[in-house]
Amino acid sequence: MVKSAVLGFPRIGPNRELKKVTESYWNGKVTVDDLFKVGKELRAQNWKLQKDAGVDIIPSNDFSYYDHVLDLSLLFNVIPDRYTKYQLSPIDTLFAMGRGLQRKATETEKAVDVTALEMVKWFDSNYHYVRPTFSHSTQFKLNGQKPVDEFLEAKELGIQTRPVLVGPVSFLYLGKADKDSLDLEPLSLLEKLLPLYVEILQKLAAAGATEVQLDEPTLVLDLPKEVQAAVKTAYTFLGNQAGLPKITLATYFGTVVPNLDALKELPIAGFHFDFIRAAEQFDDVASIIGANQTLSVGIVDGRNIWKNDFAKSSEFVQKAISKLGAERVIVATSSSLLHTPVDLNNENKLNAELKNYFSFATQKLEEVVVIAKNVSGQDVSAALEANAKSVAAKASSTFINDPAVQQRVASIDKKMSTRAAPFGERLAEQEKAFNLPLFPTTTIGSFPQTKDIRINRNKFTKGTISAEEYEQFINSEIEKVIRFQEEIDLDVLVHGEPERNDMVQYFGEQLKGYAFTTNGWVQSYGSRYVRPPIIVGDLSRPKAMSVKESVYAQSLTKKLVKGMLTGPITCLRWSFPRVDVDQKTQALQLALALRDEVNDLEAAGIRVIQVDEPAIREGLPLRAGAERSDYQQWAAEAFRVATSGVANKTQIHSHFCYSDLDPNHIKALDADVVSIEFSKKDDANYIAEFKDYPNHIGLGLFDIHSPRVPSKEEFITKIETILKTYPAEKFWVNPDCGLKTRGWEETRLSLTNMVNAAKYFREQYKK
Ligand code: MET
Ligand SMILES: [Zn+2]
Repeated sequence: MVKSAVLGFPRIGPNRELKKVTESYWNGKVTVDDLFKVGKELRAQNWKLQKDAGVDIIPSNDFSYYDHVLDLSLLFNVIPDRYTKYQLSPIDTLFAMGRGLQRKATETEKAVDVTALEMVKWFDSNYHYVRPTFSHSTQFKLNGQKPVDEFLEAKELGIQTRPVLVGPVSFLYLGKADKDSLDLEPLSLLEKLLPLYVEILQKLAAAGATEVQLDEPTLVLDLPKEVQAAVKTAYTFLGNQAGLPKITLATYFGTVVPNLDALKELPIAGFHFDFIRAAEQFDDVASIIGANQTLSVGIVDGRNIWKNDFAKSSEFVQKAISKLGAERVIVATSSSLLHTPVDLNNENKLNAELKNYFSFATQKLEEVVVIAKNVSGQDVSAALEANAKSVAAKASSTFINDPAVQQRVASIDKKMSTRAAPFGERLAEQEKAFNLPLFPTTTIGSFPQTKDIRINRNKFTKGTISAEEYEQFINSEIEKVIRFQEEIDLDVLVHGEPERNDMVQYFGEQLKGYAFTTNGWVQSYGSRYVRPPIIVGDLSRPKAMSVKESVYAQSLTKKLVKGMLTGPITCLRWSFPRVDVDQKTQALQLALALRDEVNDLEAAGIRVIQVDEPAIREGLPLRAGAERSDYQQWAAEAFRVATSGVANKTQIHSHFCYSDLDPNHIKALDADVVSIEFSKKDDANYIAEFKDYPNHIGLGLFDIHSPRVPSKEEFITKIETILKTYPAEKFWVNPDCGLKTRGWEETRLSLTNMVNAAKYFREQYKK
């Protein structure tokens, strides 16, 4: 009998129970016992769900109150002194490391003021983990025994689980040295760390665990030799310890083939590989499976929401069975299901036809079970038949296919993706038309999204105010933002985006080819969840999406108002994409829809148009090579298709944040002006990388994530530093990103200081 396995299940609860209780705990509204009670209920619920679905190998320790990588830092006592010194409880230490803590002194407690550890994207997903942060003073030791406790909790419910932990090499390699120990190489700590893995695995064995899953997703990256060697060292060491649970080493999100040598002849029980993302690795990885080792076949997509094709998947698993025999093959999710929404049955508004094509985490449990049964020769004909019908219906669905869009994509040519003249000529025309001062000031688009805005949006969605009333409200907000910007004397104004709930969803809702969930939440970090829209079919724009607001804003002022759109790559990356066509095609479809919008804005008199691409960096394939260079090529092409339909004198801006950006990558977009998140980087090498960037550029001068107000002098110092490398003629003055999460008061103060700093430099540079 072939077994089924799940690598991890969403921890947030079907109705975001975890978010609600953690935030209440942070606000002091519930006690720590209330918090733990909900956590315990969620874990029990998830295990039972999996057990009832018939899953054979059910994970434990996939639960976390914040982030499972952070849990491991706590477990191994990788806690910088700045957190331990307050002697907080373990859970409060966890939260302080995850999100920082600022607390005034009370009669019983000391004041606390500590910032969060660095948080970064988990590979190419939109999940963020908290970076393990090591220093010379790190004292490895076991701090509690969370994996054991949770294993026992499940056992008490009569459910045998397979505990999952991030493996030692990934834990170190994904971490970093703390500020006080910059010369420390985290990987050099492997020898000290391994005994702790042994200790916790021994405890698990003593508690009754027979197997564990150790996640080593770093194996899908381009790894230096020493990291490959560390994998060999670590698993040879762990595998040779007597009395530990059987170890399955799990990798996901790509191919391990370039690192395969590190996996050969390891004394462990088996491997898990992701065949959704890298089916082509099958022959290579199968060849290193030892005579007694198991192969867990990741064939149910942990990263997307499309229903599995049982016939195709079964065929794939059969290949493994004929090579290794049924008893050594496991049918599994490709990765943890953490990246998918919890339950499709919570969607009441979704179109029934579309619903029939989707599968969320709960549905994916049935999928691994059915495939496992099918390849074991059990009768699952009813499930197979229903599945085959749904697969066939999708292939010919009118929701999916739009021949007109397909033709239009096929007709994209070089001319469509190239501006009429090179940057120099465009700039001359723009300068003549705009007459902007040196050091022009602008913002990135959004202004504070006040409670009032959210209340009115909700009223409109619920139908308690009419479309006219809502439009009037939005217009009054736009007017407020325009007057404000005039008053503080910014040069290029924006309308403030009050009408937008989210920069992708707002456009997605107006495009044909998109579907939306009401409850399809996915954890992004801590208690922040997102609800990615789903690209279901060929994408097109039935009518203008943003023209009305921009035109209204421009009608209120003589200054330039910048139109504001979300770019094709960002729309794609922050959605669940289709899997029946490639991402390039979807990006180009979005690009064409946006091209129409850009052209309409221009025709309506908008002379500066910004197309935001904050997600362009995260789309970069994890490994160097053809796929990565292809991506760079088509991502840039999509942007240019969207923005090249305008006249030379129309100025195209773009904006990037959240990323370590390579200037060479954005050169190919050929935007006239780009703004880049910079306030947290602030290092001379990074500025130097932009030295030869040909077009104009604004390095974000203040952090919009913080309410802190930088003084005029601080802005001046910052600008001076950049001017050492970067010429004044190319210099734009702007914040890091949009101001939607800020309050009005700090926005007014910060922007006023920023504008005054720009004016100071204008005086300095007067001829
Ligand atoms: C994450 S990038 C955000 C850009 C958008 N125009 C804004 O100002 O909010
Ligand atoms: Zn941004």
